[in-house]
Amino acid sequence: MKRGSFKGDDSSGGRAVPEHPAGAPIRLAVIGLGNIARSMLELCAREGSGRIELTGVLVHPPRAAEAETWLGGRAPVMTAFPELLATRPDIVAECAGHAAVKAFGEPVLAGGCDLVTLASGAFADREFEARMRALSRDLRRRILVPSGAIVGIDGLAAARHGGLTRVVYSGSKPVNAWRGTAAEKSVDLDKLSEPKTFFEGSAREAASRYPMNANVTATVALAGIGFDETRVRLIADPTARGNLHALEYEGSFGHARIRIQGKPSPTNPKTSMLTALSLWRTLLDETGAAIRVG
Ligand SMILES: NC(=O)C1=CN([C@@H]2O[C@H](COP(=O)(O)OP(=O)(O)OC[C@H]3O[C@@H](n4cnc5c(N)ncnc54)[C@H](O)[C@@H]3O)[C@@H](O)[C@H]2O)C=CC1
Ligand SMILES: O=C([O-])CC(=O)C(=O)O
Repeated sequence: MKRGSFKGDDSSGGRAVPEHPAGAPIRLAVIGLGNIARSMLELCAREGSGRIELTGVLVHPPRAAEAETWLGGRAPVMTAFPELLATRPDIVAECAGHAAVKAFGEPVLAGGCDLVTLASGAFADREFEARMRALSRDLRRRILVPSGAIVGIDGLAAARHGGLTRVVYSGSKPVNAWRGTAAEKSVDLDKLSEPKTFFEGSAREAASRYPMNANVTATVALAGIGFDETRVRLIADPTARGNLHALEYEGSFGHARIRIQGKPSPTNPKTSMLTALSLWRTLLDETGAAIRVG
């Protein structure tokens, strides 16, 4: 297993890194126990037997008792990050958002673990991205970003190698998904009677301003032509029934136009259901269960 890169980068420095023993379960630690983590852990309980060994789950101290009840003994609950690292996971799944990846991303890599994160928008911060890339390269620990709520990332990442000329993303969500976000400064959500574009700009601005709703723009940027070249539109739609992600990209390969109508998660209207499924798929791939024939 090659280590030390954002998924897709080639930065193996040639140093020896202990390999994960073939066939041994992956030791997984989780940060946060909200909507994504719980959905992923439910899948893990159904499909992860013999493949994934849960070493611990980090929660805020006031949530520890409820977390223990929910987990029912499947994994120890921790309230301090060093305790989580002490369980010696191979990989840490960050499921808690931008502040958590910024607080724990570097210590995770420094602690000898790979990191998988859906809070990809945190990398819109240039200095943080540079530090994480350098650490990943130097320590040969990987930072994996699942495709999350969007589809078409595989094609975009492939098309990049032939040269991309244009990447445009448009994200439309029901009004409820934008409550408690910076969108409320641009639009009166309660008075909307038709779809309203309240943001147009770069993926860098979108991912920074909307940390709970626009990580997909960062994932698109990382896979494609970067944070500043990726164009973004964000829309609040009072008539929408789900989260519509539209992605268009053009390059030497041709032209792709992709749309996904995602259902919001039952416990968090900001987050599409596909997000946790894609995290689980990424973790399964780590166990060697990639989609393959033979
Ligand atoms: N890449 C993508 O396609 C997507 C990415 N996301 C990202 O995933 C994040 C999580 O989404 P959900 O699970 O739906 O949110 P959520 O709000 O349901 O769960 C987050 C949980 O993390 C916990 N948490 C936060 N900081 C923590 C810390 N320092 N230590 C321990 N626990 C902590 C919170 O208490 C909460 O329970 C979002 O904030 C967003 O950044 C969300 C949707 C799509
Ligand atoms: O789940 C979604 O639809 C997208 C999302 O919240 C994000 O990109 O942060």
